[in-house]
Amino acid sequence: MPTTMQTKVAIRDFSLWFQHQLVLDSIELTIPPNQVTALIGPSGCGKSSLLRAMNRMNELMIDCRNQGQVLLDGQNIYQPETDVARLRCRVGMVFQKPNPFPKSVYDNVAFGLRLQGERSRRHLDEQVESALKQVGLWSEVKSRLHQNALTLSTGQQQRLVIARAIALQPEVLLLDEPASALDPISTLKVEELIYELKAAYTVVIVTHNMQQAARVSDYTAFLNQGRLVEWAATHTIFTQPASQQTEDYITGRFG
Ligand SMILES: Nc1ncnc2c1ncn2[C@@H]1O[C@H](COP(=O)(O)OP(=O)(O)OP(=O)(O)O)[C@@H](O)[C@H]1O
Repeated sequence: MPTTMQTKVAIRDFSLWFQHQLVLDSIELTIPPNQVTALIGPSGCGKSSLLRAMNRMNELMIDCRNQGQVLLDGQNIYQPETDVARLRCRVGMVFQKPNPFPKSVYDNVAFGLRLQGERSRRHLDEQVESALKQVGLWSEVKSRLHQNALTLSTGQQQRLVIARAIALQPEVLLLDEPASALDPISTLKVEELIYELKAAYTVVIVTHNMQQAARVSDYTAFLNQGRLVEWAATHTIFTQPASQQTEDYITGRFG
């Protein structure tokens, strides 16, 4: 990696345990700003745990302990004075299965803004429209903003929850297998969206799909059994991996 590389999130000697199980082992990873970084590796290798380490979501699980640092713009998010609610606004997250609230399309996108105290209807309208436009959903839903979000298709629901996350203007967007529950057309739309989002956000995506990692990401990190085996520009990982383990994984020999 170039030593001059810019850093949005720096993971430094970070380890994580669930009960007595070491799930992440001394991870060192740099996430550059306004790029898409993909986390790949076999099931159970720790991808989601590493993603959740970036906005302290693991600590919602019982009996979880960590060591080391995750620096966001140089500040360790694990220091005791961190405002965790504010951190999770700065570092938003979207999960595998679309999880809109059983509220209207509009209220889903406005939800976090209202929680933050936004009361002006005009501002809310502008921000809801802007977030829905950014995810390419505005033309599809503008006439049904007050319908229940659960009436949207699964693909539309996933773009809606991405809109809900970006309405809060996060700096980093964590996507945990965001397209795995979607049909091929919706997957393509979400992939195109991810590619566009990096202009405004730093994106980290967990995916099982090698083609997807190759299509959407600029950098790829390969994990195996809680260790970071290697990370590099996506093109390098897929054409000249440094490690035999990476090569075996991306060519389908295991995982
Ligand atoms: N809440 C939890 N409590 C206890 N162990 C957990 C918890 N969540 C994950 N683990 C364990 O941590 C390890 C890493 O899990 P993680 O979900 O991060 O892997 P992953 O690479 O994302 O897997 P997958 O690709 O199957 O989603 C696994 O052994 C898993 O069983």
